[in-house]
Amino acid sequence: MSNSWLIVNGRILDPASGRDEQGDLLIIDGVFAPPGEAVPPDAGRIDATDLWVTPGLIDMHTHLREPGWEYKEDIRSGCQAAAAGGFTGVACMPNTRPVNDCAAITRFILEKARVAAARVYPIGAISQGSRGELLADFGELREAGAVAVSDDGRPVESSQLMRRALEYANDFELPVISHCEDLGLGRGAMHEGPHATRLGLRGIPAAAESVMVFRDIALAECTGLSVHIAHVSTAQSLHIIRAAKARGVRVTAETAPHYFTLTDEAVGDYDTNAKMNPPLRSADDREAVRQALADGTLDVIVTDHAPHSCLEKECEFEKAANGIIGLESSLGLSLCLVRDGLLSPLRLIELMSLAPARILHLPAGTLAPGAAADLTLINPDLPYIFSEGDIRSKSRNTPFLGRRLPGRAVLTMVDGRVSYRKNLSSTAAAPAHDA
Ligand SMILES: NC(=O)N[C@@H](CC(=O)O)C(=O)O
Repeated sequence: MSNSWLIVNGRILDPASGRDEQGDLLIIDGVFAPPGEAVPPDAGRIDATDLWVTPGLIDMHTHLREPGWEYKEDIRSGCQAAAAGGFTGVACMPNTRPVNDCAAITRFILEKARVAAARVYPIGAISQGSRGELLADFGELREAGAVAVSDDGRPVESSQLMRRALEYANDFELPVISHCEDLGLGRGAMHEGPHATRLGLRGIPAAAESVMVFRDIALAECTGLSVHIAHVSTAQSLHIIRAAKARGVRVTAETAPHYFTLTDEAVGDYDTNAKMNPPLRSADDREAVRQALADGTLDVIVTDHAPHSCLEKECEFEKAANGIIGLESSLGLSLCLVRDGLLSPLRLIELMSLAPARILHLPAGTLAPGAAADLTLINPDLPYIFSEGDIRSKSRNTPFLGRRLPGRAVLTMVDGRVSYRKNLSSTAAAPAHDA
């Protein structure tokens, strides 16, 4: 099949060049063509009237679960979920079984991903087995194709080990992604506050996150090196990050749609689909996350796609696994921020494509001539009810089923090959509660 395309009459959004204009985009042999290039006779034609034409979305925080937890997700199903959500690339966290702390596992993931519907960028572990004792071999991980290191799912408790990780990773130009959690303070099931009290659940204070955010920023500052803070959920963390950025510390940070959409109230009557780590926070925290996306304190929207089977979720709240799926709902929930006037379309695409590509040093996130044609066509105004039929993941653990979302990806392309196309006749358009 040809992988040359002429996409006509779309709203072209390319944050790398600041371009936001109506126009056409030509792809020749899987690569974006320069302006004025002749259209090849075998090029397919796509009418993008009323659609956004954007660089392919990139999720820098996905759990693909393979190797080891294939009953929750595998590389194939996770990448299908990614394509359906408009993502052309996903960076997968190393908390698999075994942990991705060596070249063999990184290579295994990349080998499996060769036939998947999205590009896969493996993230290696900071410490061997993510046990927080000895550093993993970053040189070997980098050589095998890892794009960053993280012990996500667990904090690096030792400040000394974290300092060494920043220094060692810098030698290999590997970004360090930090899961910020003080385990002593973090022994609870949900956010500490009135809702936890009402439910009789032990709470996790906002400080469980922010004290470690402060530590990692202090380490970045004392070494002059960079650190990326994963899944930020609290106003206090954002104050710390904002102040650090203002004095020139090399810190970047991400959040996920559940933190700007929901609060701890969503736990309701012990709903385990509202249980994740970090937990859903207060209304003030949610507002702070929204403002931080608008003012640049937060750099990236990630999904933190964390699939779990019903076995791990249909149990007592305290015993239930942390995490929710997110690849298929992330764009729709993020489009709410544009609908609400908080973000421009260009800023949204920066948060979901260009910024993660830059932080991970990926040759992606742009529509520039010569770049591989990874692209997403988005209908920002196609309200629908998020339902099971929209899910490609093996798991169903999401609190967003039944929610009305304002728009979605209608076509995803990797290297000029269509990885997902929405059959619009099956789109449910029904009233329900707004996101
Ligand atoms: N984010 C989550 O709630 N869960 C993550 C791990 C983690 O970061 O705790 C998972 O892998 O399930």
